[in-house]
Amino acid sequence: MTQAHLVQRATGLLRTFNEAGVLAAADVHVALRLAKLTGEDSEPVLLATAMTVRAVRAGSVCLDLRRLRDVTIDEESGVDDDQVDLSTLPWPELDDVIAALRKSRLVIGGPAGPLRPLRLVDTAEGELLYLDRYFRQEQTIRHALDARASVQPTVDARVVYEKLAELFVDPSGTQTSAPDRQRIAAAVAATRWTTVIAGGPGTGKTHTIARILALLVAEHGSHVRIGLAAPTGKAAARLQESVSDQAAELTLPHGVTAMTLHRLLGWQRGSNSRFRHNASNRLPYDVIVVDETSMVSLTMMCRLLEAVRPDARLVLVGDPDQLTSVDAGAVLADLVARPVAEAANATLGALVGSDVAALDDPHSLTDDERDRLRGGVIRLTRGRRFGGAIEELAAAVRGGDEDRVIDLLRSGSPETSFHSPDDLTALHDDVVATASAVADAAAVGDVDGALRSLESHRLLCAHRDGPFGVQRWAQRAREWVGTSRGEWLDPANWYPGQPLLVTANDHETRIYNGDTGVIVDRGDGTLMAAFQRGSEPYLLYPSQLSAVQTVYAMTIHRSQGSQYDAVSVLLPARASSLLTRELLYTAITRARNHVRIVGSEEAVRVGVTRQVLRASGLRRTFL
Ligand SMILES: Nc1ncnc2c1ncn2[C@@H]1O[C@H](COP(=O)(O)OP(=O)(O)OP(=O)(O)O)[C@@H](O)[C@H]1O
Repeated sequence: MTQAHLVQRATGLLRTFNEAGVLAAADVHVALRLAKLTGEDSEPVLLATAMTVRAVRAGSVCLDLRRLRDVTIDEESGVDDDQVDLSTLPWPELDDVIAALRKSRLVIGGPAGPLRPLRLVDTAEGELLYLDRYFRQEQTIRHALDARASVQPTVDARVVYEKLAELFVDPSGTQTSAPDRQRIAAAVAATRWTTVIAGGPGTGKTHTIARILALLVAEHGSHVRIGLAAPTGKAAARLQESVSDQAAELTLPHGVTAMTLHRLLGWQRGSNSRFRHNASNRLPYDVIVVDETSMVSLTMMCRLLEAVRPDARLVLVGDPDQLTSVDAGAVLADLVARPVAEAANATLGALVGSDVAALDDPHSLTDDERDRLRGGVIRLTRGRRFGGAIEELAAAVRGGDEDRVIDLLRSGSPETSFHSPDDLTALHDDVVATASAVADAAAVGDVDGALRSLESHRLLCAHRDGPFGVQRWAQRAREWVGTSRGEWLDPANWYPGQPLLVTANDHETRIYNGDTGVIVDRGDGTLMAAFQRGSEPYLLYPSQLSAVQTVYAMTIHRSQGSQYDAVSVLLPARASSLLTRELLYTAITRARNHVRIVGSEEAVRVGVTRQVLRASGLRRTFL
């Protein structure tokens, strides 16, 4: 533990857990401040308070008290996890913690005033402890969803039935055979105010979104007001492109634009949480579709649900198995797993009953999925992009089957490869070949060629810093490329073929955090930065770029929402707590044709086994 992470004022349990590297200084400070404000001095209560702050910092919405001891050393504490055995810490008994919380001023309020910063909630699976703010946000979401599920829109079943038959056809123009989960998704969106569409990459989520819009336009007319949004600018740009590509074929209204969720809600300068659209100034749309919902935090989902009119359709789309939002919450995964109280919808049965009931097909709904469908949740399962070994590998990772993952990696399939950490030849060759192809195209002004080659291979790292972090590996890859080309590639000066990563949104130049591009020579010595925008490249002068990095490697988090022909995933040697099933799944599903894992078998096994367990109450029934 370094001095910077120690809180000198802390005593008792707070001090012990701070010294052990379980609690960070910030966690202890909040607990001490609340103790001072309320006069609370129970050590178990203050420990639980600090652990709740820690849980939120790690992405949970609340602290699952039954899993109080299920913690690891805080990554930034500087404490070596080999040196501390957390089970030997003086953990208070769970019953004592709960009993102390039940009478704590922090939970029930005190004579000093209305301050009641913690909420203790009983659920069938045990007690949850919340910071009040997150409890209220979660309740807003719960109540809004319940209210929206308690009434159904009026449906013109004949129009919807006919339009479904027209929209869901195979290439020969005949209706697709049952079960067609995409058709079910569209029918759900027509018959409910809230629809959740889950699906892995390439399962046709955007394809389905475009058809849902066409269906609703056919039913309600072209004046239907449509709002398309995604949590990041890059994801919004991709959604926009994909819907625009299908607009003519499906006769969608002109000018449907996708934007970031912040923009949809009316982001206001100087306020991070107050939007122009809110409970007293609702969003003007009849249909709102949110893509990449796995990246939406609890707070943003709360703001969205406050602002959506009760009679507006909301379609939430995303991959619940991917990495979650940076801020607290895993709302999409929670919505997919929520208990369902609703009865079956007769109109839905009339529209797609044969799809729902179909048996003996790999894509038939399971009994559990039929239950979830009553709650408006449908998962798309048919991968249309890659198939084969990559899809099997992704499925094995998602299902936590570590033996199968190792077998698939060692199977010798041309789509997967597995290298020990010191076997870097293939990685080196791919990095150099990609960079050379990009540089050759960029040098002669072949913008399309440079952008296309940029997508042929990407090196992904789990960490930002450290020996397996992106900083070190991006530099190493740049040196490999420089050596092979006989040049010193100086990231401080623009050069043709330089791969770029945008690190902040810039609405004026229309480039967004996470966009990747490349420096090209326009043919006359003028250097331009090129980015892909739909089918057209988008060119800017490098001087217009405010926040970019040279990117020979990127973090898996950054790669979310992008795809490459081949992906190399560099895993940390030692099992780091960052290495999780969601991280591996996200990395693997970035690849179209080939996934290379560079790391030890132990690292892969640990990654497959460890899930990001973000505690929340949305999956539970409160008692
Ligand atoms: N029912 C279908 N019939 C024919 N082609 C389809 C169908 N559904 C999807 N596709 C095609 O499969 C590809 C992947 O679909 P789409 O882009 O909609 O998937 P996605 O789930 O949105 O993927 P991602 O989120 O990974 O971008 C696209 O080329 C799309 O046109």
